[in-house]
Amino acid sequence: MKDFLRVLRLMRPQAGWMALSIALAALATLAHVALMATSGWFITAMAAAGLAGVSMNYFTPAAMIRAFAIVRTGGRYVERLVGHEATLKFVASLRPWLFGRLEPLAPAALEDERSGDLMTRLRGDIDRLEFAFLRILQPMVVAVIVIGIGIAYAAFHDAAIAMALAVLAFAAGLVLPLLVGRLSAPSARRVTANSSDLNALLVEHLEARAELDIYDPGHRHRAAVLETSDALIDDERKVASLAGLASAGVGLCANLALVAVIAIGGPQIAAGTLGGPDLVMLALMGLALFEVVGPLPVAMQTLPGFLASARRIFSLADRAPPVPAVAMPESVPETGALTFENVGFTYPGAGAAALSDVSFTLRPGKRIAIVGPSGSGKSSLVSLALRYRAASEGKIGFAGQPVERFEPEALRRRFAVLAQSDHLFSTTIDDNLRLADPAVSRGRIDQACALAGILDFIKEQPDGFDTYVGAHGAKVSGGQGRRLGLARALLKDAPFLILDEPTEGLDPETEERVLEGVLEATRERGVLLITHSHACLELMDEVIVLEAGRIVERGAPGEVFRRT
Ligand SMILES: Nc1ncnc2c1ncn2[C@@H]1O[C@H](COP(=O)(O)OP(=O)(O)OP(=O)(O)O)[C@@H](O)[C@H]1O
Repeated sequence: MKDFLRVLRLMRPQAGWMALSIALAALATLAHVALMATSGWFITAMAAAGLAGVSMNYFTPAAMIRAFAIVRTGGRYVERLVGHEATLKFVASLRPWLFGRLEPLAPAALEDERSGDLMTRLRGDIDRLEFAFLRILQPMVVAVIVIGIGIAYAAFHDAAIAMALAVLAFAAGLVLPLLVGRLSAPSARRVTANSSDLNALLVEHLEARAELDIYDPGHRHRAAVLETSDALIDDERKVASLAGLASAGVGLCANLALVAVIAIGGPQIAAGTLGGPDLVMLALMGLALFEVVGPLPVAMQTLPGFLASARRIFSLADRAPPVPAVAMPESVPETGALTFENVGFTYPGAGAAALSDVSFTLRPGKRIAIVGPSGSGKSSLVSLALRYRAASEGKIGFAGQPVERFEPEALRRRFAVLAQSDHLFSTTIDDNLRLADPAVSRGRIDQACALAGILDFIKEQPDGFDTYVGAHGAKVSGGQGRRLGLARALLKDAPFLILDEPTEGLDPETEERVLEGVLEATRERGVLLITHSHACLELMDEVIVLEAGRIVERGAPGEVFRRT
C-alpha cells in the first residue's frame, strides 16, 4: 500500500490529466448505460403505444438516444487520448526520475546488479508502473462512480431492484476481483520476478557464450534458462486462466442481474406499480452497468505484479549513494594539488580494509607511480581520488579544500582517466576518441593516437577512424582497446592524468616506448600511474609501493629500487 501511495505521489504532476480522463471515462460509460436503458424503454414504449393504438412523442427519446450514442463514442475517443496522454506523461517523467536516482549510484552502488537485471528494471518495471493508472486506478474509480449513479437511479424506481443490482455489483466488482487477485497473487508476483530473472539469464547466456561452451558442456546454464522460462509460462497460464474465470464470473453476474430485475419487476407490472417500459429500461441498465465491472478482476490481478515492480524500483532508487550529495557545492578550482592524508577505506561489508593510512600529494607537473601486487588497493585508491567512493578514514583534498565540498562530477572534470576497465562505446573509433573533446582537431587526435601507439593500426583499417569497434570494443583486441582508451585520456584537457595499467597487454618494448612518449607529452600535468610493471618507473618523481592496502615503500625511484 505504501508503494502504491508513493506511485500516486509520483503521478501528482499529471493529476489534472488523470482527473479529466476519469471524468471522461465515467461520462462515456454513463452515456453507454443511458443509451441501453433509453433504447429499451423507447422500443417497449413504442410497442405498447402501437398495441394500444395511441400516439406518443418519439422525437425526444430518439434525440436522447442519438445524443447518448454521440457522447459515448466521442467520450471514449477523447478519454483514450487523454488517458494515454496522462500515462505517457507519467512514464516520461518516471524514467528521468529513476535515471536521476541511479546516476549517483553508478558504478559503486550498482556493482551487485546483474546488467540484464538492471536493464529489466529500467524497462519492464517502469512499463509495469504505467498500468497503475489505466489498468488499476481509473477502472476502479470509474466503476464506483458509474455503479453508484446506476444504483441510485434504480432506487428512484424500485428499492428491491436497486438492492439486487447492488448485491450483484458487489459480488462482481469487489468479491470476485479480490478473490481472483488473491488466488493469482503468488503467480503474478512470480511472473514479475521470473521475467526479470529470465532477461538477466538470457543476457548472461549471450555475453558468456564462449565460457559456457567451454565450461558448461552439460548445458546447466541453458537448463536454468529453460526452467525459468517454463516456470514463467506456467504462472502466466495460471494468471490467464483465473482472468478467464473472472470474466465468466462477471458475465454470470450481469445476466443474473437481468434475470433478477425481471423477476422482481414482473409481478409489479401485473400489480400496476411499475410500467413495462420502465422494467425493460431497468433490466438493460443493469446489464450495461456490469460492463464497468469487467476490467476490475484484471486490475486486481495486475496489482501484485505492479506492486512488486514498484517495490523493486523504489528499493533501487532509495539506495544510499556511495558518496553523500553535497548540499551547497563549491566550484572546483581549475587546478591545485590532490592530497591524501592518512586515508583508509573499507568496502561495505568487507572484513579487512582495502586501504590504510595512505598519504601522498600529487601536484601538476609531478608524476607518482603506485606499484603493488594484485589486490593491494591500487584501483580502490583511484576510486577514492575520483570520488566514486568516500574515504572511511583520513582526508582527501583538492586545491587545499576537502573534496567533500565539491560536486563529484565537477571534481572529475579535472582528471583525465584511463580506468582499469575502460569502456569503449559501440560506435566508431573517432566517436570514442572525441568523447574526450568533441571539438578536438584531427592533428591532435593523430598525435594522441601516435603517442598511445595505435595510430598505425587505425590507418591500416579500411575505414580508418570510422572503423566500428563493436559492443564493448569487441572488434578490437584487448591491447588495442587499451591504447584507444589511452589516446582518449590524452585528448582530455585536464590538469591531472590517472592511468590505471595503461600498457597492459603490450610487449615490453612497446610498453617502454608508449610510456616514455606519454610521460614526455604530459610534462605539465600531474600523473598518477598505477602499474604492476616496472617499465619507465625511473622517469617518475615518486614511487609508492602498496601491499595489502598499506604503503610499504616510497621515495624517488632510485631510492626505492636500491632498498627493494
Ligand atoms: N567492490 C568491492 N567490494 C569489496 N571488496 C573489493 C571490491 N573491489 C575490490 N575489493 C577488495 O579490495 C582490495 C583491493 O582491491 P583493488 O581492486 O583496489 O586492488 P588492485 O591493487 O587494484 O588489484 P589489481 O591490480 O588486481 O587490479 C582487494 O582485497 C579486493 O578484493
